[in-house]
Amino acid sequence: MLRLAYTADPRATVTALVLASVNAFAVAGTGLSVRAVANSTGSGGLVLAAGIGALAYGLIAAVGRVQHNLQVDLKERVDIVLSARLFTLTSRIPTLQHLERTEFLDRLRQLRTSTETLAGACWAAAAAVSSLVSLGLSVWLLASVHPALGLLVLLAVPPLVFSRRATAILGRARDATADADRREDHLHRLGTRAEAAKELRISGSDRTVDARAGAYWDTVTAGLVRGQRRAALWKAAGWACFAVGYLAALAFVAYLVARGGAGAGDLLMVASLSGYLRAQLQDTVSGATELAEGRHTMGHLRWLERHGADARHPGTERPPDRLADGITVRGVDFTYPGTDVPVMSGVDLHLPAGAAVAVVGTNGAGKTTLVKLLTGMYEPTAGEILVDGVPLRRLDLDRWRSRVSAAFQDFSRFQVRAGHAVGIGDLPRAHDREAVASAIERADAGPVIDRLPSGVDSQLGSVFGGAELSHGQWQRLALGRAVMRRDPLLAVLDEPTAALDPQAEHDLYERFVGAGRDGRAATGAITLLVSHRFSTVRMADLIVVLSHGRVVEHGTHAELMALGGQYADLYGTQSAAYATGRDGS
Ligand SMILES: Nc1ncnc2c1ncn2[C@@H]1O[C@H](COP(=O)(O)OP(=O)(O)OP(=O)(O)O)[C@@H](O)[C@H]1O
Repeated sequence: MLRLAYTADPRATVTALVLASVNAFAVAGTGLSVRAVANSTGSGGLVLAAGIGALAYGLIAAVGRVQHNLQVDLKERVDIVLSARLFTLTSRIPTLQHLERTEFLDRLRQLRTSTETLAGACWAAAAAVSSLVSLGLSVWLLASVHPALGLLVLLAVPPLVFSRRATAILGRARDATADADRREDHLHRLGTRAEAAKELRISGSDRTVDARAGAYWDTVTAGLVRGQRRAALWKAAGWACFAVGYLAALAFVAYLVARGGAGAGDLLMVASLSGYLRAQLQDTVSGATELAEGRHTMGHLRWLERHGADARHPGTERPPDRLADGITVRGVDFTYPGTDVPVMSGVDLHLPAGAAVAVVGTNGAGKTTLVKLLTGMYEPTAGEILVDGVPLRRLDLDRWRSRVSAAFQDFSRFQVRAGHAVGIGDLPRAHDREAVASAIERADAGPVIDRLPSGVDSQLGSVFGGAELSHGQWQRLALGRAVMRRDPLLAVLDEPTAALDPQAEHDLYERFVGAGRDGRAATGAITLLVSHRFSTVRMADLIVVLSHGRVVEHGTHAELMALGGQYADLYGTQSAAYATGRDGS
């Protein structure tokens, strides 16, 4: 943590540490000066003692202020460094587990909300070390009055031990309420987002959502308050031990003074050190507490680092420049991590180089999961995926992904300038206006751009005061993004046209599948379509029918129709419905 602070601002870190040491010695100076003033016999000694005292008090006041301001500033900087690190760590993990699994999400949320604690922990630790040094000096002075007073240091034990216990209780309370906290946050966002608000209003469920969010909030606060109460009791017990012990020590010194075993200066020094001793102990204890909280959060950060390292893709090989054979899915089983229901079982599939392959199947059949496996978002539980005979595991995943383009049904709405919203589909060429214009044309997104006030330079999205688009218009831009890459080996279209009208979808696929044929023949690229519209699907070279995570049929449209199986049934039902709709009968 200190290293983080040093990275954020080396000069301020060193200064803060030096000031913390100065502070430690100044406190001992005050105690010494009080005793020297009380015991001094000559005016020279008195002036010197008073001078040392004034200097020590002045240092404590001034250094404390500067130290505090420096630490607040450093805390903010470290907070920023930590947030950036968190973002980097999260985004570098090649798989999606940490963004889709509940227990991972809980940890990530805790981390995101606790970076400030972590940033503060290192200063709390520095303050604790400085207080410990100061405490040591104070105890040494006390022991000089009577050796038994040295035992006062033991008074630090109950507050320290009990406050550790209190921190553990609070940590457990936070972990136990993390799930409810995330749910509350989710419901709260639902209620405040325009997309969800429409459905909530119509269904009249907004009040229910609000009530549920409230109930989760109550659960979270009740859990935390319970934890805080118990923690406060432990802390109070620790300080009560300290107070009793210190009063006993003062009484003991008063007894020594009465018996002539100590001077009045000693009593004054013990009394004057008592305030500091309490403050030093408090700093040590709260430093230790913050450090313990920091450790708890650090545990989550370490977990994220470990998870990132474990999830690191081992492959280093370059993907081929062009596909000669294609992609083979061999005996693939897949179960989402953290679940026990297999989503893919024994899938064997060959996607020939240069082919347009359509994947169909009912909802939940495993189509998107197949896409996730092919794009390396997850690794198969068993079996392997081969790219021209080389296992995907052996390929450098970043390089493989740079040869993949994809448009998904749950596309993102990037609230940036329109040209960038398309350009980031191929980051190195994001500012290449010609490339962006060509992608816009290929995705047939020209009409969307034409309606914007400044064309490709228009800001999108209401968050930044830009133009708001319809769902279908956002989808057009997402498609534009997906066609930015010049030479993908795998181009995935996972139902990216659900918001387009059937004719528009048909034209678009025609362009990708039909017109893309020559390009595919040259590079061996595979176009993978996922669609529920069979009129679109039939133009593919190969159609794969998935059902409950298994390939149940595959072949061309003609072959599958001749087979008279699931595909023929579904195709028949859809064509009949379409014909009925057109006839109006
Ligand atoms: N992140 C996830 N964690 C656990 N299970 C998941 C996850 N994503 C999908 N599933 C499960 O995997 C199965 C296949 O889902 P998938 O999204 O691949 O289906 P699909 O064929 O694409 O469906 P649709 O046509 O509705 O898009 C479903 O039963 C789903 O519940």
